[in-house]
Amino acid sequence: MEELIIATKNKGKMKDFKGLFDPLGIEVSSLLDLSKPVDDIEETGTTFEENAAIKAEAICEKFGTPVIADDSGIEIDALNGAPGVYSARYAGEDKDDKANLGKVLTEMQDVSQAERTGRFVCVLAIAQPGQKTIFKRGECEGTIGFQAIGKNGFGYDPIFYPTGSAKTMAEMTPQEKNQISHRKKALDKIENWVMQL
Ligand SMILES: O=c1[nH]c(=O)c2ncn([C@@H]3O[C@H](COP(=O)(O)OP(=O)(O)OP(=O)(O)O)[C@@H](O)[C@H]3O)c2[nH]1
Ligand SMILES: [Mg+2]
Repeated sequence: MEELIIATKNKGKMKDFKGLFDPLGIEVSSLLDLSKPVDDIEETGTTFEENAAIKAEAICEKFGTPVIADDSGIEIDALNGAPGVYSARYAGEDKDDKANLGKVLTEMQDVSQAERTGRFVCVLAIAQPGQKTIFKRGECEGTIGFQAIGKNGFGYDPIFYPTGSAKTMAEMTPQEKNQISHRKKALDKIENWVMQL
């Protein structure tokens, strides 16, 4: 397999995936790279697995090829696991990364350092014509900062300190993020499958 469709329209995720698949010699296309425009897929699930399946299966059916979808988000313990599956739309349907992160910082302003734990979660769904969808999960534990720091990455990266790191994920280089991220951990679990394509 030289080219694989990732059922996403998120440019930040896609940048991560390009860096992760490059060493495997696999070229990946997002839904924004395809010649035919693809309608937005409604994410009606309440779990990462359900939403990842909805995206992967819809695109697999449309194109008749194997497809990977990523459903991901940040779970914050002091917010009882929110934003979770609603991470992209936490501050509203227009999916504004800055507004989402601002909402979290406001909700967390009185939470002490010790209570600021959380994790990034990534569930990858692999859909193949005529086969059962496969799921793999990767998690990256860390703490939530008091302010946004760093220009790299996307989403909540500027407020997330992976455990053991003095830098936020947005201060890391793309290569550094891709060594430890939730996306990398999930992808490691499907590498054998991907190489067989
Ligand atoms: O700082 C971050 N670094 C990451 O590495 C990361 N991974 C996920 N997220 C957050 O979780 C949402 C996913 O929601 P999501 O899986 O529905 O994707 P999405 O709607 O953005 O795009 P699509 O793939 O569905 O087209 C994203 O928008 C982000 O807010 C991240 N934030
Ligand atoms: Mg989405």
